[in-house]
Amino acid sequence: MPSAPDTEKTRAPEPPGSAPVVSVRGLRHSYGRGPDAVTALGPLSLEIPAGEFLVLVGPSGCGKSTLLRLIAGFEHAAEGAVEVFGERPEPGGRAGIVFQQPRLFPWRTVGDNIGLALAYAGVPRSERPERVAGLLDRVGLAGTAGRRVWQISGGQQQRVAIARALAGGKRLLLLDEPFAALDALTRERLQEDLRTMSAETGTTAVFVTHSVDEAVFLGSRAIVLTNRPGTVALDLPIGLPRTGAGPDELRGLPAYAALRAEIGTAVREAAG
Ligand SMILES: Nc1ncnc2c1ncn2[C@@H]1O[C@H](COP(=O)(O)OP(=O)(O)OP(=O)(O)O)[C@@H](O)[C@H]1O
Repeated sequence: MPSAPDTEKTRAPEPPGSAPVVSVRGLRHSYGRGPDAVTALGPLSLEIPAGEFLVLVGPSGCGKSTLLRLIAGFEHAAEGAVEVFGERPEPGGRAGIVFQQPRLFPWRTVGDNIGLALAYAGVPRSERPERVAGLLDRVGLAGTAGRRVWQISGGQQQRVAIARALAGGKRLLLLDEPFAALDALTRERLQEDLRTMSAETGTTAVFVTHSVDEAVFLGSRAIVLTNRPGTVALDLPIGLPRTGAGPDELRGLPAYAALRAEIGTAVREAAG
């Protein structure tokens, strides 16, 4: 995702040692009540410092999306606490969210879709075109603001969804299997661009995936959750270079293969 004169891009990363962006303490979450209650998650505690790209991996139904929804403020846990930037999270708050489907307004233009998020974030109308252009440039879609959503590909739509999630200077991105519905080549390109963009801007991210390779490629840290109710089975720093190495070079590193093996084993064990 190429560079742009975008105020949201050029901001400095949070200084190391500052308060965690996300703090989860003693969390438990259930759906339903009484004999039909399903305990989805917990007990679970973790902290996500500024600039971390945390990838959540684990067997189907272990509670990955539930954890993301709790961090987004879509759900509130009965037990324990979640804080985002030191506050109880609320929908539409300080996190930008990207789902598996882009969920754009198809009849509107690309620029309007992002402009709506900027309006919601309180950006004055006069500033929006420039901000839209900057955000689109950041996700590799410069010059597409006037196109209708139905005129662009699924991969491009997901890029717009990422730009929209970043609109308004959001410093935390929550992504729930955002590339799962894309073809392999598009998925690889978006992975590479998201990796570069997050490293350049210091954006903190929580990314849910089923793919061990995606976890190693994208993450600065991976957490594997156990089978439901999800608890932390493995919490592993990835430690691969975040900048300066191309995708082939990264995937060729012995450490890359070792991380894939370690996380893959943990996921298989967690699945039971
Ligand atoms: N709204 C709901 N009502 C009742 N049970 C739910 C609800 N949402 C999720 N669950 C249950 O909670 C558990 C965790 O679900 P969640 O979607 O968080 O898992 P996941 O790890 O994201 O799964 P997947 O990888 O398959 O997307 C599952 O057993 C699921 O069936």
